[in-house]
Amino acid sequence: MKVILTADHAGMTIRSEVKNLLDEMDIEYEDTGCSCETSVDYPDYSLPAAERVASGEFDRGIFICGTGIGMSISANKVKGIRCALTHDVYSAKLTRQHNDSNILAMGERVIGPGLAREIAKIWLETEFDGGRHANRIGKITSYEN
Ligand SMILES: O=C(CO)[C@H](O)[C@H](O)[C@H](O)COP(=O)(O)O
Repeated sequence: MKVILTADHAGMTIRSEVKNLLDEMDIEYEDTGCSCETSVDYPDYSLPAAERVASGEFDRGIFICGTGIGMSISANKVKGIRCALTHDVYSAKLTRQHNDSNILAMGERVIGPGLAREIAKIWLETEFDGGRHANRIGKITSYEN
């Protein structure tokens, strides 16, 4: 699995926690987050990274900002992206099983790095269930097209 990780200036702590996790899980990743010496605009990070997931260059993305909302709203504008803003472990599991989410967004002004790590871990480990859920995703894809 190849993962693209990105963050704005408000996502530095969770970003580094997720990097540690990806290293421990031996998952290949690229970090395109900001250098964050100044305040930046999240779409400048989310949109190019989401396009690289949609193109197939990366299998999954993990995007961090203050609330996760800006990252998720913008990522979901890219065709083929199913970005799940997730702040609990149950939803992280279900959004893989039911929604086949290809980007996880989290906000570090909302949750701490320990919970973010658990969310990212289960999200990375959980497979899509397919079946009835594939039909539902097909309806989203048809609408997009
Ligand atoms: O888009 C967001 C809110 O929905 C993100 O949390 C941003 O990180 C946040 O807006 C940045 O806020 P700041 O006041 O410019 O640091």
